[in-house]
Amino acid sequence: MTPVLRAERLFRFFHAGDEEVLALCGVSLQVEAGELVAVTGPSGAGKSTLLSCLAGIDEPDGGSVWVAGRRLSRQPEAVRATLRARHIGVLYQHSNLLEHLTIGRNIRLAQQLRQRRAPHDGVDALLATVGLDGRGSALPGDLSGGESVRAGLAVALANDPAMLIADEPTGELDEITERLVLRLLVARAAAGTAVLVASHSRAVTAAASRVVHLRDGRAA
Ligand SMILES: Nc1ncnc2c1ncn2[C@@H]1O[C@H](COP(=O)(O)OP(=O)(O)OP(=O)(O)O)[C@@H](O)[C@H]1O
Repeated sequence: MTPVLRAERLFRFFHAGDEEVLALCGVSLQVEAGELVAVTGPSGAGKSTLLSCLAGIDEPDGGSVWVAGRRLSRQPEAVRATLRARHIGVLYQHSNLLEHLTIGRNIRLAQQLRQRRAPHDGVDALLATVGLDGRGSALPGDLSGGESVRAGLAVALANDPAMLIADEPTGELDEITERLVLRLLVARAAAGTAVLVASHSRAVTAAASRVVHLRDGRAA
């Protein structure tokens, strides 16, 4: 089966003063439809850097990323943004919501950016899925931390992505909300989406079909 996401020998360097930090050192990874892959590793191991490169938000300095059979890396920003809008849902711990738009408008925007005629879940249905019925007219600033992550998940799912990438989505959640978010990620994978989650949570690694451990920018 062709993987939904394929990354080959990714390298990423940063400069901190005179020092060079090697955040990713030859990481290869693939995620197939229906898999839930957890990325773990100590703080500073390179998890967020890896996910940013896989989502086309950041450009690796070496290696390549392919999503849904298309090359995502070494592409102009506009091409990466289009591929992301069409194929990838991204959920960050600190929100993927535009602060000046209501939750409903955030969801609709993600749907419009996809520019496809495939039927979408309606805004109300997406809000119900994440347990935020009737909150479409709220602004992101009016939501609690847990509600904000769930609204972010509704936005990440709004384009019906083949690939869902979530960076520490349950990091600051209470146990009940963590379980809800995890259940949604598992259900999404069971429905055929390729799901990649960076997380320190044991509940997430226990629910994953595969765990990739990162240490010092290398995958074990
Ligand atoms: N923009 C940047 N400039 C300089 N160094 C960076 C930058 N982004 C990341 N790094 C460094 O790259 C390494 C990997 O960072 P990254 O945030 O990917 O780790 P992480 O595994 O996600 O950590 P955490 O679990 O704490 O979020 C760290 O040494 C970090 O300091």
